Amino acid sequence: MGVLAHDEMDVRTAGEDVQELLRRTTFSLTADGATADSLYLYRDRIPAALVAGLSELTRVPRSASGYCVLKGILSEFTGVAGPTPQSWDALEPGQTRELDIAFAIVASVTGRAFGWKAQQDGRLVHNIVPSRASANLQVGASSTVRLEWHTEDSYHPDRPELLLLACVRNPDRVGTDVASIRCADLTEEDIAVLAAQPVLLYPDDSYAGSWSFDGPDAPRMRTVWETADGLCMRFDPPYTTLPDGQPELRAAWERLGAALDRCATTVMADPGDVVMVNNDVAAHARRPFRARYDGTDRWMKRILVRSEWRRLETERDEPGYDQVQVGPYPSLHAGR
Ligand SMILES: O=C(O)CCC(=O)C(=O)O
Ligand SMILES: [Fe+2]
Repeated sequence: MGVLAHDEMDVRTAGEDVQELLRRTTFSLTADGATADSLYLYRDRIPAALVAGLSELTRVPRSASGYCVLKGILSEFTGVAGPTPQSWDALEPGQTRELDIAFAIVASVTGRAFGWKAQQDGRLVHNIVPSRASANLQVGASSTVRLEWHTEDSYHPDRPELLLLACVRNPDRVGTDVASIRCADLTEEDIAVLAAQPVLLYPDDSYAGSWSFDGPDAPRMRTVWETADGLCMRFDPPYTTLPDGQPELRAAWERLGAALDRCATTVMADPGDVVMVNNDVAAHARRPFRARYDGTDRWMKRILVRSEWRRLETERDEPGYDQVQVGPYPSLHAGR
């Protein structure tokens, strides 16, 4: 990995009024029986002033870096999260109910939040914690291996445009690496090859057992494409098959990985921070770390969000390995 310095850090802090409204709304929704997964049924109970305050704060990161940090936005809720579970589903009932609701409110202002039926039981809020069974895999629950560059759910045409990661605890200060296609130093020739010659992306190991190949005639996927506001990317090397007999594609695709290494930033999230990644612009990765499995491990929460479609029309024909979404739920923000 190359130099990690960056000059375009986009850190946003909510005003005390927004924090207080988020706190009050979350506790009142909890008292009325809401959960993150049923939040969409309670949308009338979310004050317009909270939506307005969060809307400004959560505008899509359009900077070349492709990410921003909402500093401490959930810190009221992370202090009481309890021990880190040893797998995504090993929480006590209601253990992080308030935190999940508050995070779902923030996410639902950015766009249409959703889950995948075949991933973490279709839940809206994912738990990203190290688990023994996944320690060596290329999934969020790994620890002993580097989690390689990927844009989230690259295999699917309806993948999230936004990825929100909330830090519950991070005692060993393990960052999330982020690298933008708009900062990558690729040649015009490499970009042209990656835009023209498609590859085959397939679902990652967190979808194990829920899919089979779409068939030999299924559409292949383009790695980069141009939009009105700049270049976009779809990239997941561990879950990609490159076509035979296209050495120039392989070379450009490998140079993309190296270019992302060179322009990477490590985003260090503290408890209560939310990292918002523009999933069409930036890939993310994570270095290996030591898991203890004793309730003190690093713990992130994750919500996937649909936003503005800025993708190739040809993507709409992809079958997406028959993966089914839960939601997307309506956005709390009328324009998103
Ligand atoms: O743990 C992290 O920082 C990121 C893991 C990841 O790739 C994800 O949750 O999508
Ligand atoms: Fe990821």
